[in-house]
Amino acid sequence: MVTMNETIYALSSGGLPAGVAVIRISGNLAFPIAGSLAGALPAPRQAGLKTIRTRNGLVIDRGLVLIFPGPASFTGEDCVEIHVHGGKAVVNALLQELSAFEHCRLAEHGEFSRRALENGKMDLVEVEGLADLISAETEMQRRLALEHAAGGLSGLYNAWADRLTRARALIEAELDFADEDDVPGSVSDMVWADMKRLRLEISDHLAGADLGEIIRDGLKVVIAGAPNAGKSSLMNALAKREVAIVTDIAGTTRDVLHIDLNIEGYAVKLYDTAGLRETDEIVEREGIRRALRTVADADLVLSLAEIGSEAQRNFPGFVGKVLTIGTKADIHPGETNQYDLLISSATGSGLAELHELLRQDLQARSGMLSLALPSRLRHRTLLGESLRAVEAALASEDRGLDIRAEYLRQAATSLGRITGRVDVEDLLDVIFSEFCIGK
Ligand SMILES: Nc1nc2c(c(=O)[nH]1)N(C=O)[C@@H](CNc1ccc(C(=O)N[C@@H](CCC(=O)O)C(=O)O)cc1)CN2
Ligand SMILES: Nc1nc2c(ncn2[C@@H]2O[C@H](COP(=O)(O)OP(=O)(O)OP(=O)(O)O)[C@@H](O)[C@H]2O)c(=O)[nH]1
Repeated sequence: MVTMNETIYALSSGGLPAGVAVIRISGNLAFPIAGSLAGALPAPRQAGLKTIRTRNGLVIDRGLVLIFPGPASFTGEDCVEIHVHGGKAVVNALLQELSAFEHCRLAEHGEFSRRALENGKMDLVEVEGLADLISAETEMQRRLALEHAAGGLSGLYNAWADRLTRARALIEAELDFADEDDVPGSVSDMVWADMKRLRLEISDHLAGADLGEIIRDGLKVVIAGAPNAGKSSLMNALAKREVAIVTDIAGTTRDVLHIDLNIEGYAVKLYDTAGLRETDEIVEREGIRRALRTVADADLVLSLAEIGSEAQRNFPGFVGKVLTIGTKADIHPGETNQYDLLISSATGSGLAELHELLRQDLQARSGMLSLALPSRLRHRTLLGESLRAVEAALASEDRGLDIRAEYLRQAATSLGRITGRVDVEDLLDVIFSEFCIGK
């Protein structure tokens, strides 16, 4: 029996007006609905120029129609694309007309991708990659997302899960033969040698998670230092606009502000924070508390001090790199090697060097050539679980083979949760809510 699902539609292209707008339809009724709107449909996957009409015969527009018979389509269902002129009234008229068909409704966020997932066209990591690809703003975000969307990570995790399954099968076989005399002990040796290699591969891969998260979410660079050190002025100079309020009153900045920079294709999130000092003023104290929390979460701290005063080198809860920067070089001429760098936000001196230091820092972090890197906390957590289970299996030599095999099963299950091979129903709503309508 063919089950009747709802046919969904949405404007898949961006804001209107635009040159062309793409309306996508997916589901059992996609072809009959398209036929009713456009008359005879073109051959599969070939664009046909058609007059699009309402059921009352009113012409909506002339546009290109494409049909993609399932399962060889993006969603795995019958899909139709109608490319019309991207005017608001044109698109509204077409969406209005679509809404009048029975069993046909507007798609929810990410619903096309959700159907692709449910029909086995994509797995969870690929779907996440697709969401990241759509929101990518820098070149490295794009490359990382494409690697994930195209199955780079999934292939790795599936191959690992298959190795774990094979290892378990060999152990099961050994258990079955255990009461016979000539047990091939070498099988077991082979299994554990491979599991040792796997442990190394997973832990090497996990070591790339820091970089993956930095590429996806941006390098968090926090400007910190005493009041009036020139933090907000540096932020504005790098943003090339007046993001933060600058005054000569110490303690001006209270909230944490941030801007996005693109340094050689890497996303950098630059934070301006309240000046650090002892104070009884309640609002300023809260600002300082937020500043310290932001610093603790940083990837890199720019510790600013007006030339002549000491730049703070240690921050509570922060273990990463601190760059010390002497500020207001225009009014403090002369050399000093007390700081890593001298700048003047007023004249712009030293800003190119700062940019270069950030670039070098990013380059030093991105030693790896492959972009098959975990990029979400979800990946990191599940990989950690999998690694610990492999470790437990390797470490329980004195225990029964059945227990060791159970650890390997757990390791494969954790990997399966990453790709969605294993139950992930609870996760789907969270993941798809990130999507735009029409994807
Ligand atoms: N007009 C248009 N452009 C688009 C998309 C789209 O849906 N429509 N895409 C949407 O994301 C992306 C392209 N991705 C696509 C992925 C799979 C299939 C597809 O039909 N897959 C079938 C057949 C594969 C084949 O013949 O090679 C399949 O996987 O079975 C189409 C587009 C980007 N550009
Ligand atoms: N001459 C000179 N003055 C600067 C420079 N950078 C900042 N100043 C001045 O120093 C004062 C404080 O600058 P801000 O950028 O507000 O300093 P801040 O560190 O953000 O200060 P708080 O918000 O109080 O923590 C202002 O009067 C700025 O005009 C610079 O490069 N040269």
